[in-house]
Parts: sequence; C-alpha cells; structure tokens
Amino acid sequence: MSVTVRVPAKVNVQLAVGAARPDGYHDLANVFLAVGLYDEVTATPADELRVTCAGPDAAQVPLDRTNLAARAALALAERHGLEAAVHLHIAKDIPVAGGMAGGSADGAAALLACDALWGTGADREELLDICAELGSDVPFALVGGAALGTGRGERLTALEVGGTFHWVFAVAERGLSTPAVFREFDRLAEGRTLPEPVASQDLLDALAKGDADALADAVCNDLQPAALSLFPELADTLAAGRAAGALTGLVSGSGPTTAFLVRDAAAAREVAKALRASGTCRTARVAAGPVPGATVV
Ligand SMILES: C[C@@](CO)(OP(=O)(O)O)[C@H](O)COP(=O)(O)OP(=O)(O)OC[C@H]1O[C@@H](n2ccc(N)nc2=O)[C@H](O)[C@@H]1O
Ligand SMILES: Nc1ncnc2c1ncn2[C@@H]1O[C@H](COP(=O)(O)OP(=O)(O)O)[C@@H](O)[C@H]1O
Repeated sequence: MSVTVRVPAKVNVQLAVGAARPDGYHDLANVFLAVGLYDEVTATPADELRVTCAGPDAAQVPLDRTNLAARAALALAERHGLEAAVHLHIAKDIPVAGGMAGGSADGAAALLACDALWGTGADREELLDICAELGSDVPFALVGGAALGTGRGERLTALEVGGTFHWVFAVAERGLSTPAVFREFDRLAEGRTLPEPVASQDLLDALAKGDADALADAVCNDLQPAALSLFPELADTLAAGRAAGALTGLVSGSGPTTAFLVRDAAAAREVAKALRASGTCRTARVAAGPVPGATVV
C-alpha cells in the first residue's frame, strides 16, 4: 500500500519584512497565493527511511535527513512513538531553490502522506504545529488557497479570493539561498529603522475582488532589492516579461524565480513564449491560483 499527496508551489504577492529579531528570523506580513505547479510525494512502507527524487531539478535535491520530506516523517514518527520506516518518493516539478517553496511543499506533503499511511490520525492543529517546526513556509503548503502569514510567516489567516489569477514564472539559471537573501536584506537596511510589516489593504481588496489590474498595482516584495543585488541579471528578466505585456513582474519570495501577473490564460502563453525566447531565463512556466493545498490523491 502507498499514499500519494499532491502539493502546490506558492508565490508571495506581498512580502513585507521587518527588522531582524534576536532569534535571527524576521517578522513578516507574507501574503501567500498557492499556484498550480505541483510536486507529488508518495509514501510506501520500507525497512528504513529512504528518500528518492525524480524530475528535471532532482540532482539539486538532498536525499539525506536534511530533506524536508524526511524531516517531516521523522517529526511525525517521533511524536507518535513510531519508527519512520518509509520510502518517500518525490516527483519534483516545482523549481528548486527558486523562492516557490518546493522543499516546504514536500515537507507538508510527506507529513500528510505518512499520517494517512500510518493511521496516526493527527488533527489539523497538530499537523500545522509540526509544519511550523519544519519551516516558516511549510504551514502554508498544507493549507493552500491564499493566506496572510505573520510572525515569521507561519501564523496563518485564510484570505478570501474573488477569482483566478494567471501567472508566468521565469525560472532562473541558478538558485538563491533564502538565508543569504535575508542577510543581504539586513545589509541593505543597515542604519535605517524599519516599520512593522503590515498587509496592504489595497492588496487584500484586490485579491477579494479577483481584480488583476488592482493586484498588479499593489504587489510588493521587500526582498526584491536584496535578490537583485545578489543576482543583478534578474532585472533583465523582469524587463523582458513586462515588455512582453505582463501587468506586472516581481521576484517570488527570496527568488530568483520571477513572477509575472497576466490578464488570462492566452496572455500567459504569449508572455511565457516571449520569456523563453528572451534568453534571460532557463525556462518559463504558466500557472494559475489560488489552488488547494496538500491533498491525498
Ligand atoms: C522568503 C520566504 C517567503 O515565503 O520563502 P522563499 O521565497 O525562500 O521560498 C520565507 O520567508 C522563507 O521560509 P522558509 O524557506 O520556510 O524559511 P525557514 O526554513 O523558516 O528559514 C530559513 C532561513 O531564512 C531566514 N528567515 C526565514 C523566515 C523569516 N521570517 N525570517 C528569516 O530571516 C532565516 O535566516 C532562516 O534561518
Ligand atoms: N524536498 C526538497 N526539495 C527541494 N529542496 C530541498 C528539499 N528538502 C530540502 N531542500 C533544500 O532546501 C533548499 C531550498 O529549496 P526550495 O524549497 O526548493 O527553495 P526556496 O526555499 O527558495 O523556495 C534547497 O537548495 C535544498 O538544499
């Protein structure tokens, strides 16, 4: 018997970042939107914990106990006095180290898959607790849809969304490390007093109305200057997507994936084609959101 869970990527339509906290994390107002690019994690009983991964970026995924899927299985097993004797296979389609939370998605998916396989019957609250221990982005991968994350991004409030938003994601030639981008953010902010991060009311209204033009005016990522500072070529990708007719373009989370909001599915195909031809990215993917979070298939 095995259990497969499908789990989406995310884009941050707003990422407001406060000053570094004593624990090294940053308080955020993090508005997540789950989009239709998916990994699938399959859990199968085995003699011991084993992780395998297939997909175009599989070579960049660690297969040891640092893999977030392995960490999720170990955390659930420990809480329930079980042995994490499971083979986790990740069918990876979410770009790796791209600011689309693929590793976090695999953590949430593995947790749900092991819970179903082992019959642990963990309730939603326990699953969300374990997710928050695994990483700031992991709880959102479990719930999906759209949500405001506060604290370090792990405390979620579901958001109403009045329509479907269409996106193009330009995948970069190399990855960016999330801690390195936050460190660069701190360096750029040195000597300034940063305001408390708060969600923009215009942005929440645009989401609630399903209004792509209003959302395009309101998107904002405080990590974008830091990502551009570490990866200056991303400015060319942003310019290429905007020139191709996107309503707006921004760095997704800590990057280096760039996200382009477009009016509809036809515009998405056009902008993706133009980005692939621009020579400013490795490839371009089309996806819409919001979509549900981790789901047993
Ligand atoms: C920036 C965001 C935006 O959604 O994601 P990505 O774009 O990388 O996917 C997240 O905040 C990333 O969340 P996640 O990748 O789960 O990070 P964690 O494992 O919790 O933390 C990794 C490191 O990032 C930094 N970090 C993370 C979250 C936060 N609120 N403040 C931080 O300073 C810290 O240096 C931390 O040690
Ligand atoms: N299941 C996983 N899939 C991808 N990366 C993982 C996974 N588990 C751990 N990692 C590590 O996490 C790093 C960040 O990966 P990822 O979650 O894809 O990007 P981001 O944090 O930018 O959204 C990778 O470089 C890799 O070393």
